[in-house]
Amino acid sequence: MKKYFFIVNTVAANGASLKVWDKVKKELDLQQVNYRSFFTNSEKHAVELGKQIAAIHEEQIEAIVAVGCDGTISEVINGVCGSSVTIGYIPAGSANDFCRGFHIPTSPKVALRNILMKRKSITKIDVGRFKLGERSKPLYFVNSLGVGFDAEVSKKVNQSKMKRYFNKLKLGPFVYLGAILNQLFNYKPCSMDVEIDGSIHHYKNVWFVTVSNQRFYGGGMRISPQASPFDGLLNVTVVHHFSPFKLLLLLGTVYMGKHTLFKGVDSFKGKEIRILPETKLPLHADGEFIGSSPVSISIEPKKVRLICRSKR
Ligand SMILES: Nc1ncnc2c1ncn2[C@@H]1O[C@H](COP(=O)(O)OP(=O)(O)OP(=O)(O)O)[C@@H](O)[C@H]1O
Repeated sequence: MKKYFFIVNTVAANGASLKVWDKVKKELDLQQVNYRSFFTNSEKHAVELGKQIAAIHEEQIEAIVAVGCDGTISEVINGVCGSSVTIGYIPAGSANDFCRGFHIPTSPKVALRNILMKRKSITKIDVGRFKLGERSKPLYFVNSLGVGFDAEVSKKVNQSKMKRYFNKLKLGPFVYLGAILNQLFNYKPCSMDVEIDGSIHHYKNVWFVTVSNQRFYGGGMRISPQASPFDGLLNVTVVHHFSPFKLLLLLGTVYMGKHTLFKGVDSFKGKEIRILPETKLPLHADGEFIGSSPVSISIEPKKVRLICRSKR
């Protein structure tokens, strides 16, 4: 008989994921669902757990379900990418860009119900694949990958001791705002080449480049309003030649997806992308700092089976 395998991040959203898990467990026991649970004990442990479960138990898997925030589902997908297992997600956090982009309910109870439903909707989703150097092994992102200012902001937020306290008070977005304001006046835009399907675009004064698999990032910002994780394409947004004050204005409009109307915001679609800045710049994948440029990115269409709705 097939089972659900739950991977629970023990520290996501300051441990709120464990409270979510308690409720999920009660419901699973009540409904006499056949399941096993696994708990993370370190960074990136969810990648290993996903990989091992998919390898050892592939025949018995109904679905592998990540319980945590965007970083947790991203790690589980990195672990199982390439296998044929079905993935589910129960959100425990505040940012919820994965839920927004993949039409997954933000309520853990409703998300669980959808996962357990007999006629659940399994959709094959695209994922982004990236390599930091010729010899490095490929990794994957589900939401977006960013180079420059936004990666520097992610790095600062993840290092910030304030994040934990603000998250407790459900004021997590203010930590982002603080880091953004700080970087606005400290970050130095630079020149870079952005290669999209063989065409090279030369830029000066670039603040950041974001490669999106779906529309949202940074806790609800519609950075790439046209992006879809079901179209076999990646969307590239280049923000260049802005003053810090104009960038602040842009941040006010990005929640509505209206920033693309500004001169200095260029949008492209493509399958193979290389980002080559003149100096080493920080990178984030799905909001987690992952290293430095240059980076090569490609789309892996319909790579992962996810319990979600492909349309609203
Ligand atoms: N036991 C653990 N100890 C330390 N880090 C862990 C552990 N388990 C998972 N992690 C790390 O936690 C991060 C998962 O972050 P995730 O986005 O799910 O939560 P979050 O950062 O608290 O969410 P948010 O801030 O969006 O609400 C990953 O970087 C992962 O490697």
